[in-house]
Amino acid sequence: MTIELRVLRPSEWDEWYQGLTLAFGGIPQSPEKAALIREITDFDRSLAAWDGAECVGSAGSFGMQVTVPGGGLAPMAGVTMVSVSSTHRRRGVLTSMMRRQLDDIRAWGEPLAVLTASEPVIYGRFGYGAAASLIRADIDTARVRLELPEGTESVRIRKIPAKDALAECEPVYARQVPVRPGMIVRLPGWDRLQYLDAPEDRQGTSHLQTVLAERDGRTTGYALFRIRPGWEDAGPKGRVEIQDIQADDPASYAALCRYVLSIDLTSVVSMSNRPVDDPWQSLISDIRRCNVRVQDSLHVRLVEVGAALEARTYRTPVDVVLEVADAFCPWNEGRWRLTGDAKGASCERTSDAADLSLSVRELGAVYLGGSSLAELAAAGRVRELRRGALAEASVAFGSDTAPWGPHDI
Ligand SMILES: CC(=O)SCCNC(=O)CCNC(=O)[C@H](O)C(C)(C)COP(=O)(O)OP(=O)(O)OC[C@H]1O[C@@H](n2cnc3c(N)ncnc32)[C@H](O)[C@@H]1OP(=O)(O)O
Repeated sequence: MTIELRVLRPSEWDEWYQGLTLAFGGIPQSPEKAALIREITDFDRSLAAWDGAECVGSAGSFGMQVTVPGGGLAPMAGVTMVSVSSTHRRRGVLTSMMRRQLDDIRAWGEPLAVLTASEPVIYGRFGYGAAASLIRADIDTARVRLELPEGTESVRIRKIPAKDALAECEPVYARQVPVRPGMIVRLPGWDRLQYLDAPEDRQGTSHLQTVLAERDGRTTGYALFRIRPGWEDAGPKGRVEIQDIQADDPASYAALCRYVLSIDLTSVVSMSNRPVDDPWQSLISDIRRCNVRVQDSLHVRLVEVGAALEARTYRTPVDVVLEVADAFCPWNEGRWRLTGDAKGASCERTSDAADLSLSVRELGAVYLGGSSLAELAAAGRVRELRRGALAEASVAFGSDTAPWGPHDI
């Protein structure tokens, strides 16, 4: 079998996209969603694998910017649209696409690659580390109370029509981007994707609904959700399925939570993707009634170790020599001296003795401050070679705010 890998041509998009959707189960895609995905596809950064005239693999990426610890933005490749035909699986097609893609990303000068994985087991072998978690929850609204912060009463909640949602909500989202590591600046088109409300995304629920939080006539937050109606003999049992909640301040956030927890004919608020430190958990009277589950969210790959470690800041001063292993991208291998603090950092090659030894995957896992070096050392994945270096670096790499990606890349 000879597989040819090449950059996607516009005339090949239909077949390429059909293969991609089939690999994810083949749910029919609405014309409006397919048209938008086509519009945002970055053809120069999209790869197609061909077995003769048949497209058997896809992998795309987008040139994006991500918030890193310290609040700055770093260039990243947002990796997505990865699939291999079920007739060609486990023959190395994905590996060849990952090889080509990481070489390209390096050539484009992007120090990081970031993705959300269909299965977390897939990408570790290519040097990606699980860098952020998300929580899912089902809040039993009859069994919990909210402890509301001062100022909640001065927030007004207002429903708005779908056509106004993007214009009202995106400025709130943009203000939240610098607040949390992992938040991604939405490219044109990616914003429209959030409000598209395609039929295949509803699956038995209502249309996407939007409410705004307002204070003194200004928009200070929003909630996007769908209602899944449900009935039992004992009465209504609908669910409020949250797509996103963002707010500028605690009172606006609490007012939005109060609203979604009190919609008539519903008894559960279901959250499928929230940060692990999402504040509703501190407002609620009984966390056991919320069935909170944790799952991996963003996976990060340092494409250029030096540039990536210089692109973020460090919570406390740090001066460590890292011995990095990277079998898939050997240009990263060797010793790097990282010096930095809350203002900035430098990371250069060195021949000095190493303080910590780890693979690029562990560096990816701690990059956004979601996992700690100490936690990975306890699992035997980081080795301390100079006494004290682990504690010093572990604290420095941390983040006060948990990293999180608000939606799939
Ligand atoms: C960022 C995103 O887009 S995530 C979406 C990923 N896509 C999907 O999940 C769609 C459905 N799945 C697929 O299309 C394919 O199974 C893929 C893309 C996950 C894997 O493609 P393949 O061409 O089969 O992978 P390839 O043959 O290169 O495998 C490389 C290695 O990864 C392993 N591997 C690949 N996929 C999986 C998996 N799902 N579970 C466990 N191991 C896997 C292989 O066993 C192989 O291991 P080895 O090197 O030790 O032999």
